[in-house]
Amino acid sequence: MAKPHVLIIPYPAQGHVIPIIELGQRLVNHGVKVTIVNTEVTHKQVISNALKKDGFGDLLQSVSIPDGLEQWEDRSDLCKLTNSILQTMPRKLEELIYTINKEDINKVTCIIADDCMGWAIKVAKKLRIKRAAIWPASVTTLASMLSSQKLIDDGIINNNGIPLNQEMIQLSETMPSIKPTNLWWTRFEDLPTSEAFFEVVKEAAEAARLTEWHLCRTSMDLEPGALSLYPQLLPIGPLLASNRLANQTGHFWQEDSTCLAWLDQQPPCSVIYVAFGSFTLFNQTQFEELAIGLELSNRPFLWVVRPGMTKETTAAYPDGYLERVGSRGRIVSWAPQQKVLAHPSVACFVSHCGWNSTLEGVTNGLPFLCWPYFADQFNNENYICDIWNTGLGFRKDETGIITRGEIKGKVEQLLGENTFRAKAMDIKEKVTSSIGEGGSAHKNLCNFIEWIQEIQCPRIDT
Ligand SMILES: O=c1ccn([C@@H]2O[C@H](COP(=O)(O)OP(=O)(O)O[C@H]3O[C@H](CO)[C@@H](O)[C@H](O)[C@H]3O)[C@@H](O)[C@H]2O)c(=O)[nH]1
Repeated sequence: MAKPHVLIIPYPAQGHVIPIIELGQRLVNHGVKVTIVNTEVTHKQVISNALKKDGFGDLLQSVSIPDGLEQWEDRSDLCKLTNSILQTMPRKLEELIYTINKEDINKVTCIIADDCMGWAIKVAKKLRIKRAAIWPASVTTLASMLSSQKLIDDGIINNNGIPLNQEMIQLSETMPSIKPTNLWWTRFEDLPTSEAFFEVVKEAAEAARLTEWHLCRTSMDLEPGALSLYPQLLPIGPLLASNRLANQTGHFWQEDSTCLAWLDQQPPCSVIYVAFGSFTLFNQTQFEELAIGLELSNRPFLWVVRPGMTKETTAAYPDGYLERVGSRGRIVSWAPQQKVLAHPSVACFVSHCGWNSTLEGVTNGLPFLCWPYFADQFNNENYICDIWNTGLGFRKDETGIITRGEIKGKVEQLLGENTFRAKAMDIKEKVTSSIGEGGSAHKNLCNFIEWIQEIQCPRIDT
C-alpha cells in the first residue's frame, strides 16, 4: 500500500536545515515517507557530511532543485540568494512534484514549508496538495511577521518593512514589547537585504492563510504571549535530536567529535562553550579580543572557530596564544553541539543566540552570555536576558568592540551568581516536561503526525 509522502522544504541555512530534518525523522518513525527538498548547494553539503553517515534509509531522502544562482556565485549574499529563490524555485518545485508523482508509488500527499519558503505553500495550493508551515525560529518573530500588514497600517514600518520611528512595538498586551530595531528582517548589514527579507515576510504572511497547520518550535513556557496572540500557531517544542542520542543530522560542516573526550576530562560544570552558529563573522580585532578574553577567564573553554569565521581568510590567533592556552582551551571547526551542551562539564554558553542554539542551551539548563550578530538574534537575547533571566549580554566599547575585560568580567559575573543557573534549570524543567510523553508540545506533534498519516493521495493533473 502507498505510504503518505511528505515533501519538506527548508530555507538553505544551517539553522533551518537541522531542525527540519529532525521533523522529517519524527515523521519517518511513524511510517511516513519524507523527501527533504534542498537547494543543490545545501544538498551537497548535507549529503557529504551527515546523511551518508547516518544512513537516510528508504523512508527519508534528500533531493535538490536549483536556487537559480550559478554554481560559482556567492550564497552568503543573502539578498541575491533570497531574490533568486523566489524567482526560480516555485517552478522547479512544481516540476519535481510532477516527476515524483510519475515515478514513485508514494505520490506527494503533503508539503511542509519553512515560513521563509512561503512560496512552496502556494505551489501546494495550486496543485491541490495538503499543506503545513513550520517556523524554525521563535514564535515572537513569527508573530511580528504575521502582524506585518498591521505594522504598515499603523505607520510603524513602511511598505518595505523599515521602522518609521523608535517607539517600542506592543503586538499584544500579553507580549513583551519589541524594539523596532529588533524586528528580525531589519537586522542585516544593508538595506537591500532587509528589503529582500521583508518580501519573504510578506510571502509568509500570505502563505499562513493557506495552511492547515502552522508548527512552531517553542513551548507555552517560553513564549506564552506570542502564542496567545495567534492561537492557530501550534507549539511542538524545540524538536531536538535528544531522543536520538543527540545525533543531529544535516550539518553543513564535518563535526569534530574528539572534543567530547576532552570534555570528559574537565571538572563538572567548569567549561565555557563558545559557538556562533553558521553566519557570524568577526574582524581580526574582535577575534583577538575574544581569544584573549577566554584566556583571561582562567577556565577551560571549548571554542568553535568555523572555517571562514573571520573576515580575513584564516583566523589569526595572537602571538603565542595556542601555546599559552595549551590543553585548557580546545578549538574545533565544528562541534557536535547538542552533545556538547548536554555534557556535565559545560558551565555556560557564549552564543550568538540563533534560535536553535537558544533552545539547545535552554533544554540543557545552561546560562548564556549573549553575543547576537544579526536577524532574530537580538530578540532572542532579549528573552534570555530580560524575560527568562538566564543570561547576560555583552556591552560594546565606544569603538564597537567587545573587549577582553568585558568578556572576562561577564564570565565571572555569570558563573559567580547562582541565580542564572537556578533560573536556567527551572525553565529547562518546564520545557522538557512539555516535550515529554503526555506533555502539551508532545501531544501537538502527535496530533499533527496523525493528520499526516490519514491524508489520502490527491489527484494531480499533469
Ligand atoms: O559547532 C557547531 C555550531 C552549531 N551547530 C548546530 O548548528 C545549528 C545552528 O543553528 P542556530 O543556533 O539557530 O544558528 P544559525 O545557523 O546562525 O541559524 C540561523 O537560523 C536560525 C533559525 O531560523 C536563526 O535563529 C538564526 O538567527 C540564523 O542565523 C544548531 O542546531 C547547532 O547545534 C553545530 O552542530 N556545531
